[in-house]
This record gives sequence, structure tokens and C-alpha cells, in this order.
Amino acid sequence: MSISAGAAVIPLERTDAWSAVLSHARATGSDSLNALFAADETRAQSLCATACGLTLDFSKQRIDARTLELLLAVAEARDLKTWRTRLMAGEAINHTEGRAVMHVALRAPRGLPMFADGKRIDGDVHDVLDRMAAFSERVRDWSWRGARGDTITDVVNIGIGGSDLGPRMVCEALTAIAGKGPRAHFVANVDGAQLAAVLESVDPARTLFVVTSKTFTTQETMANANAARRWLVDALGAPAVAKHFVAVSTNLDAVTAFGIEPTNAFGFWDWVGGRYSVWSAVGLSAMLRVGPAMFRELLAGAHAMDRHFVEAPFAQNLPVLLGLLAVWNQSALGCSTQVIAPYAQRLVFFADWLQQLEMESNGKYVMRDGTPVTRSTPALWGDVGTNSQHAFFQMLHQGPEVHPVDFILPVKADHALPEQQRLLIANALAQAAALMRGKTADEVRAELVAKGMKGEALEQAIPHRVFPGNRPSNLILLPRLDAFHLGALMAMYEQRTFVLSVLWGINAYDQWGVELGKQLATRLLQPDAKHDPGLDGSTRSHLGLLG
Ligand SMILES: O=P(O)(O)OC[C@H]1O[C@](O)(CO)[C@@H](O)[C@@H]1O
Repeated sequence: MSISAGAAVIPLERTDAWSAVLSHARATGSDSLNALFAADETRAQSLCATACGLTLDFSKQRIDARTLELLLAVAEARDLKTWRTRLMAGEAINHTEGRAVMHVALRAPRGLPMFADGKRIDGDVHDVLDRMAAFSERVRDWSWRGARGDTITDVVNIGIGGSDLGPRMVCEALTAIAGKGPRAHFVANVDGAQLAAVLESVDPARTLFVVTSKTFTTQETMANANAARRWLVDALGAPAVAKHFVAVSTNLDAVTAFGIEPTNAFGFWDWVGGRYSVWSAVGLSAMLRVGPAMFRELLAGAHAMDRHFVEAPFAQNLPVLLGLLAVWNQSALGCSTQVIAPYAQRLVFFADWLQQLEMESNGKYVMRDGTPVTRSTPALWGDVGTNSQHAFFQMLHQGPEVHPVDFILPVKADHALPEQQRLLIANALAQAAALMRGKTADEVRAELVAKGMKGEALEQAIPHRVFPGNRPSNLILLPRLDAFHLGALMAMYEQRTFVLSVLWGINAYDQWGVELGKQLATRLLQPDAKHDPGLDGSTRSHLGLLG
């Protein structure tokens, strides 16, 4: 059953529910966060929700109880419940491609009936998972041998976008607690520097390449996979490909054409979007590194969050709250970007993963019915704390625009350096508090006078040291960065992206915007490109660079 593309979408900003939010915002707009906390010390408890072990403290958002009520009414008015039902039922909500969106089925427990476009899919999902697990065990227990009989010490994932960012992020996040396993390497960039560096560091006889590509046609991935195969064949001969290459794809014909045996191919389906695919066979490289048991824990955490998303009332529903707050910050407060600051070195690739998830999903100029969005969807960016405090936090504190921050903090560390964990936690809390409280000119003056400054020097110094404050943030706490809580965290953001798409009236599941550049790159590589009348003079003048 497909969703009608023609159904007119009313922009969020033109709905009565949103007008009510804005009227309230105008009436309370001058209330600072400091004043809101002074008036109600309990807001830290009342503006807080928990699920699957995660806590979302949103008391440092510029809202009061009434704002929240009105935002929840917006979710109702945008028919979020109906859309959620359509998503979970496997209807073809990706109407521009006529596809269901069923990454939730990839993490559902065995036996739970799941459907895509009316067809039951959970059996196929678990068949592939079981094959991945069996294969991973063989590599990890050293019964899988390379062409010369060697054990596999290194796994190289070749893929880009969703075929890279998810497994790379999960590997980085969980390797520290995963115990022994092959080393995992990730090659995404068509810049040969990345593949060359990896090939220099591994032994062909002990290396397994996992070519990961939903389409198996992506230019960068196929160029890297072909180069890796040439390198392997040069070292070990053509028959070695069968023992050193496996593939992950929905396009099994192309996999066979590449020369990878069907028994070494792990499939998935067109109802899995690339940026939502880490839960599928796309997670194979991560599973090889962390083991099937830990990978299944990741899936269990994500499934727990899916259940929470479906079952919890909106007022306590983490993805719903995050989506509403993001829309509030963007459309009511005019914030054009959203910052992600995980206070966990092991989440160093989290913002990268999330960027593709959010911006490839909701970075659209039209709504579902093809009419323009009324506001741009916010850019999302970030990096780990505390490093980012010494990079872009200056702008967050004193820049002219407000950029709301999600602070993500796993509380208990898995290393034996407790004092550093205390420092990390103190820094995360301090940054959120500083963004909110700011520092007034009077406070600065008092500090400088106490240091003996006076006169013109004092007056000139003051504005540079003032912090405007009143800058909103969420604090997201995980008890620990283990597979279950990582899965829950990722699924929470995936569902937040879905909520945003519903509030804005966008189809989050196509990505036509990546096509034009790809087409042009292919045209530029044609021998007669310099005669291509469709190319501008500037681009044509640089064609000589291609040699
Ligand atoms: O897995 P594939 O088909 O190689 O695609 C890689 C990536 O390219 C895109 O299609 C465009 O960037 C992403 O959606 C996808 O994750």
C-alpha cells in the first residue's frame, strides 16, 4: 500500500497548533533560563524523561510547562501517531521510491512478525543475521582460513556513506569492551591515500575485504574494491579472491559479476535505507570485530528504543521530545544548526554518522507533496568533548547566533582511570551550565576590579568577557557505553529524524540530492567531456587536471 504523493501538506508554520506555540513564545520570550530555574527549581525533574536506561534532561531548553503542552499538541496535529503506525506497519512511506522503510525489522527479536509492503520479512532478516553470525564465528575462532591457510587478522570494510559510517562508528565505540577479534579498517574515500595506507599496514594472506554497498554500483566503493582485488591477486593469485573477499549488498547479481561467490555474499533489501543500514548485513564488519553476541546486544538496545517510541506517551517519549525541541529551537528561536557533543572518545564518529542520518534524510527543499518547505532544516555538526571545547565552543558561548547542543554522556567508564572520568563529567556539566547561565557585564566588572583593573582599560575589557548565556542544551545520559545503550542511543536519534520529517512534512527516506554531482562526475570522466555543451566554462577550464 503506497502513500499518496499528492496529498497536500500544510507547512508546520501555517498550522493553528504552531501559531499557538508562537503566541506563547512571544508572551514568554523574554524569560531567561536562569529566571525559569530561579522560579522553579523542580524543572530539572519535571523536564526530564528516561527510557531503555537513557535519561534525557531537557530542563535547559528555553521552554516552560505550557510550551511543552503546546508542542505536544503540535505532534498530535501533525498526525504523528498515524505516521508512526504507517512506519511500523511497513507501508511504503518513502513514496518517491515506492518503498517501505523497515530498518526497525532488522532489530526486532526472532519470531516477531514484521512486514514490508504487506510481505512478511522477519524470517529473511534472521536468516541473514544467522549467516553473518556463523561466518563471523568462523573468522573469529580462526576456522576460516585465507588462501594460504592463514588465520584472518585484519578486516577491511570498503564502503561509503551508510555503508561505512554506521559500522565504523559502532566498531570505534565498542572495540574497547569487545575483547579479542580481528583488527577492523574502514576505507571510504576514493582518494587513494586512504586505501594505500591500509594496504601498507596489512598482510594480504591474513586480510579479509568486506565490500559493502547497497547498490554495488557506487563509484568510490567499486574503484576501491577493484584496486584492493588487484592488490590481492598480485600477491596471492586470482583464486584467492574467494577466501579474501565477501560482499554485503542488495544487488547480488552485481556481486557475482564482481567475482565474489554467492556463498560469500550477505544480502539485504530495498526497504533498508543506506543511512539506516548498520543493523543489517552492513554491520558485518562491526560484527566481525565485536562478535555476534555484542552485535545482538546492539540490536536489542535499538529494539527496546523502538518499543519505547511506539508505546510511551508523547510527553515521556524520548524521540518525540527530541524532535519537538529541535523544531522549537529551529522554528521558534531561529537556530539554524544543531550541535552534537558526545563526551566519550569512543563516540568520536557519532556526529559523522548522525550527520548523514539527519541531513541526508531531512535536508530537503520540498515537502512530501513537492511544495517548498517554509524554513531550512537545521545543519547538524559536532565532535567529542572535551576536544571540541578547544575548537568550536568559543563560538557556541560568544558567537552571535545560538546553536543548541546535545551533550551525550556515558556515566560509567570502561577504563581504569576514574579521575579522568570525573574530569570528563565535570566538563560536560560545566559547559552546559555555562552556556545557560552566561556572565553579565556586572559580574565581569566585579571580577576585573578585584584583580585591580580600572578606568578605560576596565571598560574596554568588559564586553569581550561577557557571555550572553541563555543558550539551550539537552543532556543525554547513558549508564555506560555498552552495546545495548549504544543501540538505544542510535535508534533514539533515528526515530527523532522520523519525528522531524513528520513535523516538517518531509519524506526522510529518499536522497535525490546526491544524484546530480554523481552524474556530473561521470560526465567529466568521458573522453569528449571538453565538448560537453552542458558544462560551464569554469568546470571545462579545469578538465586538463584529469590528465
Ligand atoms: O551503499 P551504497 O549503495 O554504495 O551507497 C552508499 C551511500 O551513497 C548514498 O546513496 C548517497 O550518499 C547513501 O545514501 C548511501 O549510504
